[in-house]
Amino acid sequence: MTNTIIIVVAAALIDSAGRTLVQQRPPGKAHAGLWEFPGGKVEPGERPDAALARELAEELGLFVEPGALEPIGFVQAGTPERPMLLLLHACRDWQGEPAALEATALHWDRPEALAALPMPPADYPLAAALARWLAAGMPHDRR
Ligand SMILES: Nc1nc2c([nH]c(=O)n2[C@@H]2O[C@H](COP(=O)(O)OP(=O)(O)OP(=O)(O)O)[C@@H](O)[C@H]2O)c(=O)[nH]1
Repeated sequence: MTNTIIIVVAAALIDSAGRTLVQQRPPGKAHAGLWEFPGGKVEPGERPDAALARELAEELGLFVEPGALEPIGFVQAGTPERPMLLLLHACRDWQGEPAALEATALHWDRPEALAALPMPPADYPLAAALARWLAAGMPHDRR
């Protein structure tokens, strides 16, 4: 029997200075102490964009419209026994001030600088995709 793929949604919140928010995973969890994009697993029957809006509310206390989440890229992760697919979205519009409700700490950094942080393995290609995506210009940046 094959294992069901776990879908994980994650967000690159981008501020007006072009920096992205990462959070540090708390002790006692997989990847404890590593820096990750806010997000989490999609629950059965849940839309991925709604799942990410829910996670951003739970983890950071933010209100985000699912329509404000723009797909950037994806990466396969996990193990053969526990395969995962991580879907990274950009978000520039949110309401509220990010608070570390579940993480140990929050950190804003330039996307190109994220790779210098200790992150889960899947996050390095996601950070690279984010940097490329921003360098290419988001559709509403094009004039
Ligand atoms: N939110 C998030 N999760 C990530 C990232 N990179 C990455 O490998 N993951 C993994 O994707 C899964 C996300 O699920 P979760 O946030 O609900 O994790 P959790 O610790 O509550 O659940 P778990 O302990 O069952 O894994 C975790 O296994 C986490 O390690 C990332 O950038 N953001």
